[in-house]
Amino acid sequence: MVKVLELAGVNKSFGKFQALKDVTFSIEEGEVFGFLGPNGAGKSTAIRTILGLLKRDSGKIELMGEDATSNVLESHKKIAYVPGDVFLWPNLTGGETIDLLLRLGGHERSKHTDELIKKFELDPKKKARTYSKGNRQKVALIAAFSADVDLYIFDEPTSGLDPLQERNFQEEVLKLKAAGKTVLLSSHILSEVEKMVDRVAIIRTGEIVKVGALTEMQELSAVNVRAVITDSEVVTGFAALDNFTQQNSKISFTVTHEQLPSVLAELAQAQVHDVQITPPTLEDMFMQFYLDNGVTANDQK
Ligand SMILES: Nc1ncnc2c1ncn2[C@@H]1O[C@H](COP(=O)(O)OP(=O)(O)OP(=O)(O)O)[C@@H](O)[C@H]1O
Repeated sequence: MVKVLELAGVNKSFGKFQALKDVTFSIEEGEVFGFLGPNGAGKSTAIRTILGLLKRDSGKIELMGEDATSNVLESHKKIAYVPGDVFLWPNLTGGETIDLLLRLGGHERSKHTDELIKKFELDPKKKARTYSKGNRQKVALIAAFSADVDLYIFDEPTSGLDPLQERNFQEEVLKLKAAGKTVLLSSHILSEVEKMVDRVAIIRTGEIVKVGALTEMQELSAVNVRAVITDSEVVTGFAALDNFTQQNSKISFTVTHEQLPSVLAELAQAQVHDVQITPPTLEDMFMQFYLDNGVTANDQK
């Protein structure tokens, strides 16, 4: 397997504040890799360090087996990058900007570019200064999806997009995945990326707390169960479960994947009207990792 990107022991400080602490992970060819963490965790700093826009203090960053930052111009030809906040040249139109972004990376406008402009419903004739945040984001996304590169990096890519465009974005990422391309997707919202990613790294306060397959991580964490029952006497059987709450006939609690079958059997006896089982959120997963490490959530705040 080809390692497209490898970070090992990367540190970065802003003055006395250490924003990245020994950050280590790698992404293999063909993977869609989620880079997850709450606001301020260090995702953008890590990405900007990978791109050589910020200088790391120490550690290794390799792109396709070579130092990613010794020749930034060459590296940038291998990467398509969409930042969270896209700034464009105000006097160029969207169409001109897409052409320029493509040429800067050594790429050409193609039929696919025009298809993407249609798909994302961008008016390419308008000047960039008139675009909303979402439209500026679309311009950068269209240029990125038009480019044929080794690594696509999207930093909080859907923060300015409406649900329809968010779905278009997901479709295009899944197309890249089907074509064997490699993608790094950062987000602070697990549900935004979970349909696309294979593996994830979770970062908090500049430290990678976990790297692994998303499905494995979700299996380690508790699932949330909400149910509406008729036989409230049976409730006593559930009251001992974690995070149990009750409001009249509505109960909710969390259980592990192993507990789930027996709990569902008990719920069936309590004549369930409605049951909702939701997979763990990013925050649930954080909590689990901290509890596993004997640290309380409050210690982390
Ligand atoms: N140029 C800078 N100078 C000083 N501190 C910075 C600088 N850039 C980032 N930071 C700090 O580094 C930490 C990580 O910020 P970063 O933007 O990487 O987080 P993030 O995970 O991308 O979060 P968000 O989703 O909010 O963008 C934050 O505490 C931020 O205030």
